[in-house]
Amino acid sequence: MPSASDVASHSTPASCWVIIAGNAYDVTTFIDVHPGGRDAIMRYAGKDATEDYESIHAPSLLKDYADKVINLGLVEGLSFPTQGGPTSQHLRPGASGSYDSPSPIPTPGSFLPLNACKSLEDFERSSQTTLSAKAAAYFNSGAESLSTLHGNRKAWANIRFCPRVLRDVTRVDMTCSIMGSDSTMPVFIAPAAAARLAHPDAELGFARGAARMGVVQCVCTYASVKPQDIMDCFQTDPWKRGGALTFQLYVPQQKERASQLIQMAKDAGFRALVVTVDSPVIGKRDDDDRFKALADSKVLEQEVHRLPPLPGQEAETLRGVHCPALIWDDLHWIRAEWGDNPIILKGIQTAEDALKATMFPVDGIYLSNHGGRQLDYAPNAVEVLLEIRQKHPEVFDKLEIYADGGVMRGTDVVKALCLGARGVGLGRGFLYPLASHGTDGVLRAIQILSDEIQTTMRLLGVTKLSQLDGSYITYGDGGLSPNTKSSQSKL
Ligand code: HEM
Ligand SMILES: Cc1cc2nc3c(=O)[nH]c(=O)nc-3n(C[C@H](O)[C@H](O)[C@H](O)COP(=O)(O)O)c2cc1C
Repeated sequence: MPSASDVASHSTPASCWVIIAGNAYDVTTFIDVHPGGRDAIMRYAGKDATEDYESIHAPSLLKDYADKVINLGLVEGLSFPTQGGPTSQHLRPGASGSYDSPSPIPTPGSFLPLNACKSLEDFERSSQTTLSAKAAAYFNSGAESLSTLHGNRKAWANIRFCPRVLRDVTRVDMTCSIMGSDSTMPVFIAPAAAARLAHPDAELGFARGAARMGVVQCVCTYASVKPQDIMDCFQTDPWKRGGALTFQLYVPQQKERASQLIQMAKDAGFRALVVTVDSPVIGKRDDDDRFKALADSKVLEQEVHRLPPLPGQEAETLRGVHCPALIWDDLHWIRAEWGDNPIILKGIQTAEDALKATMFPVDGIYLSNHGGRQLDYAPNAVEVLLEIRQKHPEVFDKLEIYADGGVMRGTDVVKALCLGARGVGLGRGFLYPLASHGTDGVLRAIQILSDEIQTTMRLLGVTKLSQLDGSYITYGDGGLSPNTKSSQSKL
């Protein structure tokens, strides 16, 4: 049985041990292949990494990597925290971190009680007082100059409505099908990693929201709760009234791991596979990287004499988490492994790729620039929807089209539908309510969006989603090209 001082004596890259949940692990051969980067582990070399590890990773992950992360057994005389409990990472209302929020978008405000949160922006401001400094850096950050991050929000504001009056709008129906499952509204919870960083309810808060409000949640590869536990929580929720869970797949560097993930998702009963294709490498997020660098200053002191890799030769390790060799033809084996349930490609960013997707065995595409976190100056979903309408309108009839990025209001959702999207995902729009109020925040956020979408529909003079088309909006000075909204569905 190793002691804490045994662990402390293994604190260099040549021999690195860490403690997680009371067990010592030898991670020496894992440091250089750790998907979250070398420094993330070296920060805890010889120390207890439980709090940071559990805020980001599902506990089962360590077993999956047993060949590289070697369990040396329980550490002598150590009492350890239970996974899932609140930690100092989750600062309570009013106790904001000492590090200023790096992204200019969220303005730190005061903590707002649940009943005072009237919009998703209220949750956003409130959450900046409850997020730890580390979590704020992770959730708020975007790629490089933040141009795409800011552009996402502005894009929706550039669209104006053309409302019709004197129509009977007593009853409004928002029900629809999202990725093959019934949904009470055209909104779903986008995949966002490491939700435990936001709140101890983590992805379970989203699962309860999906089950109780009848919407779809997309669970991500890097969920901080085991996917099977999220599914169990969803299915056994005592207040469940509908909803469905889909699984977001990042194809890992070793493709065989993708097969294991697909099999797990099938066995657990996820209804659709959302394959993220915009991340052959992780985007360069300066605010997040800077925050980590400040936390890593001790690690850097130890390694200051190492020469940086030669330009061009760092490619294998630089930002490498996913399979950079994934190509269109891989969709055939992914389809063969997954079976007949819907496959959606997440991260399509041009009309050209939207058209190409119609030639592969997928059911839908999901227009997304990853919340401005991947390629800086990437187009936003509004621009891509307009480009598809202009260049390849037939795509709307062949594939279901989903969209996300900067959506914070029901009006944004309705605008996306007028442009031809079937449903709209929210990443931060649900992360912030979770961070601010846990499960209750997620429920309230869904309720707010429902109210906003119905109000917008009534004020536009429509009562069914199928009535929304290009005639209800204008974009810029030129107006829109003729309505080409999908008339038939593949799902
Ligand atoms: C062995 C103990 C481990 C420790 C101490 C550890 C620690 C960390 C920390 C602190 C981060 C946050 C990044 C940062 O702040 O710089 C991180 C990120 C990450 N870790 Fe680990 N980790 C461990 C094992 C694993 C394993 C087995 C995997 C398997 C896939 C993994 C996958 C990831 C990924 C994908 C991220 C990036 C998450 C994101 O940015 O979305 N880690 N890790
Ligand atoms: C903190 C955070 C983590 C994310 N993690 C993932 C992920 O693991 N997989 C993925 O496909 N997309 C991920 N995304 C992107 C979201 O699925 C979605 O595309 C994006 O958040 C939409 O933009 P919005 O945050 O402005 O709504 C993440 C986004 C955020 C903000």
